[in-house]
Amino acid sequence: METIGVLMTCPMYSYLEQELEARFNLFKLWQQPSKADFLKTNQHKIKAIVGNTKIGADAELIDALPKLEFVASYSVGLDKIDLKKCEEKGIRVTNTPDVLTDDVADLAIGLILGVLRRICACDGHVRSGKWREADFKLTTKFSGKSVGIIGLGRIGAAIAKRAEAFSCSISYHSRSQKPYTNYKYYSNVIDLAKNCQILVVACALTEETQHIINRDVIDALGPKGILINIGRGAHVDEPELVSALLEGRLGGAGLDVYGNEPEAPEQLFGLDNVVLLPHVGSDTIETSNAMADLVIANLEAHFNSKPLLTPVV
Ligand SMILES: O=CC(=O)O
Repeated sequence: METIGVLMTCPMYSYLEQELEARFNLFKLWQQPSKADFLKTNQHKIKAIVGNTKIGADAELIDALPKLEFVASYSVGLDKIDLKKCEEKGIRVTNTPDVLTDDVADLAIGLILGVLRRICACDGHVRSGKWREADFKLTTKFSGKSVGIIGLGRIGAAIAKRAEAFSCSISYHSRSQKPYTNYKYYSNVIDLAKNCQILVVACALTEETQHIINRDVIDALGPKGILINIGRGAHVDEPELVSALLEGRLGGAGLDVYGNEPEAPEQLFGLDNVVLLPHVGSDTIETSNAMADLVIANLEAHFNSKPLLTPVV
């Protein structure tokens, strides 16, 4: 395996980097002074790409590597990989589902509690000494609220299960109704938003789900409604979200993802009904180790002609 060229697109987790380095001929794209020169010189050596949510494998990179057989994403989301091109060229693709479901679902609940109970603002109240002057204002209860989930896949279902433990009623929107659940189904996102108090985006980013949260959905959720996004920034029309929050047309938001990461809208920094996280849904030591192990296991399976563990293409 040491002779097989594997290209990492950007810095990821040091353990993954070490494990790849120990097994393969690892190239680090971000360390190359000229990406174009590097690709020209090494195009015939690279058989696999390891990408993530920042840099995956777009058409340009895939086309630059004539010997490419395999793309392993250190992420569950596949929106940074040109899947169609991979399919056309017979390039296999894997991601890291399941192992990160609990962490992302846990964090979605954390965001809901963070927004409703103003946990970050409460923390600031103690640290700034303001508690000595006054008690913190009253906040909003989570238990028993109605939760709408967009995307009832692995992560959406895990969020629903957790919210049920908070005695919440659950409804959802997805491409089609799921036969295995009694949660109320809405074929239309606006109807879902009208009928829930907390709306959680948990679907994959595709052409159809881009800006699935637009002005109409935000208005349907309303001034007491809360939006939680643990999907992708592009699920939300961000300028619309920002103006709705600034104008008080939306009750609050908990965001782990943004349209232009690592930037987040500065206009929101002063709002205590907004909790902003730096895209850390799956970023625990336990889950990162499991994701890295899965990337390695898929690469080894591919190059040993064994069945892939988590194939996408
Ligand atoms: O955003 C995280 C992932 O797709 O794994």
